[in-house]
Amino acid sequence: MIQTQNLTFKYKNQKTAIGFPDIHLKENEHLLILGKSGIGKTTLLHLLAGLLKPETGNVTINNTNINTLSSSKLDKFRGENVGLVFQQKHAIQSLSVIENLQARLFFSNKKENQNKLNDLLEQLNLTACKNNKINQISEGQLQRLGIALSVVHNPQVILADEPTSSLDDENCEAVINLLKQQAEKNKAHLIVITHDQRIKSFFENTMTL
Ligand SMILES: Nc1ncnc2c1ncn2[C@@H]1O[C@H](COP(=O)(O)OP(=O)(O)OP(=O)(O)O)[C@@H](O)[C@H]1O
Repeated sequence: MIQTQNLTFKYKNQKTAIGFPDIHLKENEHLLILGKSGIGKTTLLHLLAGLLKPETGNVTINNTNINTLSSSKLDKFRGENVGLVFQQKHAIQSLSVIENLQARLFFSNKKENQNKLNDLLEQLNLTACKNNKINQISEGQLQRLGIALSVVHNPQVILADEPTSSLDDENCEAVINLLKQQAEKNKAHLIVITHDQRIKSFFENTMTL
């Protein structure tokens, strides 16, 4: 379950706070958040991940009000329960594909299971390049690694920031299907923010900011 109440946020140089509609997702529900540039989509995603602290309101993930946690407990909670797919790809260049996934598990305090790792690599079509360093993989492989990194630790919530904005129609559909498949496999909520209208039809729940 993920729920927000009366969320607002104000950057230091802003006069008025940005307000956000309440979110209430029950088990196995996903959400697409749409909105024009500058409206506050990334800000909302960062509030949901606990990367920003709201001016008012709170975010509850599976009965934990994340805004009551100390910063070290919040870091731990995020590491264990949240998977983030960023626009910029965040992989450690000096490590191989598989080593990046192993490092993600290590930092999430989750045990490594070789069979599960191999399954994930297989599902995301990364087996052939699993021992390649990051500068030896293609853009598409790097994007799929971004998805693998966001789900390898079985998070309860997967948050994706504009995962399809630079993709053609075919890859756009493939990426959304991969995210949904991974969310369903992990029984996780998937929340995608975007201004890409093409992905509207893939979601039952949509919210426009
Ligand atoms: N670090 C910051 N400091 C001050 N203002 C910011 C900061 N980040 C964003 N803003 C402002 O807050 C508002 C919301 O920004 P946000 O990045 O959440 O929008 P967005 O909907 O994700 O935009 P886009 O679709 O262009 O990425 C914008 O007016 C932006 O200029």
